[in-house]
Amino acid sequence: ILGGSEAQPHLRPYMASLQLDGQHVCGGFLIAEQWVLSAAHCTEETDGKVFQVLLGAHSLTQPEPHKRLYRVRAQIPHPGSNIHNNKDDLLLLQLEEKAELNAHVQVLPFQREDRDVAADTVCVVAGWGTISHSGRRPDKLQEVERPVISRDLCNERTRHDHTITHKMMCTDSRRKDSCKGDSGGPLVCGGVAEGVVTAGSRVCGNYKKPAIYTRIAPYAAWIDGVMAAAAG
Ligand SMILES: CC(C)CC(=O)Nc1cccc(-c2cccc(CN)c2)c1
Repeated sequence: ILGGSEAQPHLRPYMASLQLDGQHVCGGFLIAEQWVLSAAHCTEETDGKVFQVLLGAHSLTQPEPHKRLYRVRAQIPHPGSNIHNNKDDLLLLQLEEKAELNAHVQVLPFQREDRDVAADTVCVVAGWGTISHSGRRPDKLQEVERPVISRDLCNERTRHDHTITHKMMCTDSRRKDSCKGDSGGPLVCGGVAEGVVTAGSRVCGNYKKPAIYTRIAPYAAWIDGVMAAAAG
């Protein structure tokens, strides 16, 4: 997160850190007791390894009550996701067991009504992604408020040049922005997850490259289907 600030500890108890060998790779969030939603492109550099999911954390390194690392039983990328574009950039992770819910570990509801969030709506994005252009990584969860911008503005030739589909949304990225390692985290508007951070042009803090999020509502049926099928 560029230009943000340290989050209030455990006020975002749905936040997950997707880790490999104890290293934070991407964000995610708890959508059900045994399920975390994140971004498919986070598996790009994992060489087939399976993530572990850290829940209940504020600091990535310090011992904290209710902080716990969960094994992942299954990682399910959306079938339409691919490395060439940001389409269908969602990843569902089934935890080995149900997460123990408490003050520090809670589910975040996601938007199920497929209607665009109005431009200028101020939403919040949080994560343990880089906090400087030099790539400095934070120990504690960061957050930043960002206004939604219209798809038409985001699709202008000098911005994302008509690549933003109706299943994506954008926020202004002037100075304050999501960045590397924030992928997979939720864009929260009015207490509901409306989008999932995607890397987009892999540029941060440049107003000519607004932040891109995968809208969740268009994928509600896919999410429900995967969870129902795995429940058996
Ligand atoms: C395997 C993955 C971690 C590779 C990856 O995602 N790289 C990467 C590099 C630079 C910026 C970003 C990035 C992420 C989220 C939002 C934004 C821009 N708002 C950029 C992402």
